[in-house]
Amino acid sequence: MQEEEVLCVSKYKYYYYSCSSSPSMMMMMMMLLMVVVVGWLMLRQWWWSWRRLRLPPGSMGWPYIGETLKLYTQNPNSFFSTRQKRYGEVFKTHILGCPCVMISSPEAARIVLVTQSQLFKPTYPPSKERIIGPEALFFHGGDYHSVLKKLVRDSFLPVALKPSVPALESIVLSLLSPWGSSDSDSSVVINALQEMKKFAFEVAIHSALGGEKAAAEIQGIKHLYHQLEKGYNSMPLDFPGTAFHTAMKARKKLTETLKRLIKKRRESINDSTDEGGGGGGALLEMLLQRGKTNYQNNNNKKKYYELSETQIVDNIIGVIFAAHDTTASVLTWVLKYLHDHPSILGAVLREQEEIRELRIDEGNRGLMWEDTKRMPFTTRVIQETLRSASILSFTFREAVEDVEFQGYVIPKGWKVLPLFRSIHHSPQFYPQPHKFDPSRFEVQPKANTYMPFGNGVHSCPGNELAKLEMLIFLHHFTTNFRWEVVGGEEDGIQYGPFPVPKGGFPISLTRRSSKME
Ligand code: HEM
Repeated sequence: MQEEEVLCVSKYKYYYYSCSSSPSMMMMMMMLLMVVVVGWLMLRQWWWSWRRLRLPPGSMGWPYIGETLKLYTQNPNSFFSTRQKRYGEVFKTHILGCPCVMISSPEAARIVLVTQSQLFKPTYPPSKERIIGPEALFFHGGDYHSVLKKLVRDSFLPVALKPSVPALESIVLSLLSPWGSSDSDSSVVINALQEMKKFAFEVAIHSALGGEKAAAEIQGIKHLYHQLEKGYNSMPLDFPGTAFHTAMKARKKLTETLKRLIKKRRESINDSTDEGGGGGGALLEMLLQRGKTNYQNNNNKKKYYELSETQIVDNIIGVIFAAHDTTASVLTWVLKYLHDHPSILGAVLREQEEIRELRIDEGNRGLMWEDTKRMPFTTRVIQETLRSASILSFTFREAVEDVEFQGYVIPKGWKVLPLFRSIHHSPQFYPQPHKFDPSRFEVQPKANTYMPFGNGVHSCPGNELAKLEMLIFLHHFTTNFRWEVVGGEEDGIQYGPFPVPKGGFPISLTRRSSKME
């Protein structure tokens, strides 16, 4: 063995010396490499043409930048629709340094996300994985993903969310209280997006960690999380002074704090004095108590999982991350659409006033789960907002092998982007797609044409929580406030990181002094 090692070392030395001493040898090796690569590409091309396959039509734009600038500077609707008109429902492009295939038909999206999902894995830039935590469920497939997905989904099912209505309502009320008392007619200016971010973040923290049980640690966790978040969209340069470096340092401290919290909770569970729940929906409780699971995998083999502390931490951070900017952006759009459509706002207000009167008649009680089921019109406003704003225009997958796809080939390693926005804005499925019309949801949308929460194995496990928190917020907000845009009626979109109304929708609020005013 030792002899072999010596031999290897001397062999490398030989190559090293001979290469460095002979540039022509270097050239020859590089040419050989090029011949092999070109040969392999030609062979692959020949194999595809023999099978009558070709790459989808489309333009790859400029070298390296591709069409990235066009995508992020144009209205996303026109970027997708011009290409779709020119090339059809499956077309190639090049964005963020990667060759991509974009797909805009419901059937093709279903193939990628549902029926052939094993051929298309989720894919994220490595820096984002480092910030959120590589064990978070977004980045995985297979058994590990299924176990985690079930735990996360179970903690956000209606039955788990029901007891959390009072806690969510009290988060709403404490957000609204600085915006004016009922006997004051002065107005206050807020930036809707920023306030909705605060609200959705409080809900996310509560749902992930439970309310009172994490009280001692929560301020520290919030502070560290905000530092971490600032690095998410920064350049991934990890040296002192950069936003990314500060975020990674905050992440390390956040991990330590969460691990301490996990230890404490484990001890209280072992003492059996704690039955879990935390006021409903606390994900951490679920991961600790049911993170040790025996389960049957697809091959009907029994497997046993016990989640490690790191796996729990990464998933807590991951869920907080997934839960708040998404919901905050959608809520900001709801406020914008209601402002722009007074008759729709009137109908929402009538529905919410009826519930408020009921609450007052029943001893001025708080909102209950059952009340949120008496809000069909407001629910349709949220559904239409999710369609119209389509804050996740698309998602990313990566072909794990060369995939034959509707007569084309998608080469291994290429990104595949199902275009939710194009499907939601197709006149074929949604007549007059640019019109904000909640009544279209009086009937169920056609299968696979409505995917604001994705589809298939990686679809959103938090959709019920998102809808519940929006309904609770809208009940108190619409019955208490009127709002006007500050600085004129400017339309436009900005990205933060999701598309939101320009400037984050600054509004001036005045208390409603009487009902239906
Ligand atoms: C209106 C707000 C929301 C929208 C529009 C939304 C949308 C989505 C979409 C489209 C996906 C699928 C992404 C893909 O297929 O690549 C997704 C995944 C996910 N969402 Fe949401 N989401 C929202 C709120 C939430 C909330 C409140 C939570 C947490 C409670 C949450 C947790 C997650 C998680 C953990 C995943 C990853 C699931 C997996 O990979 O299996 N989301 N979301």
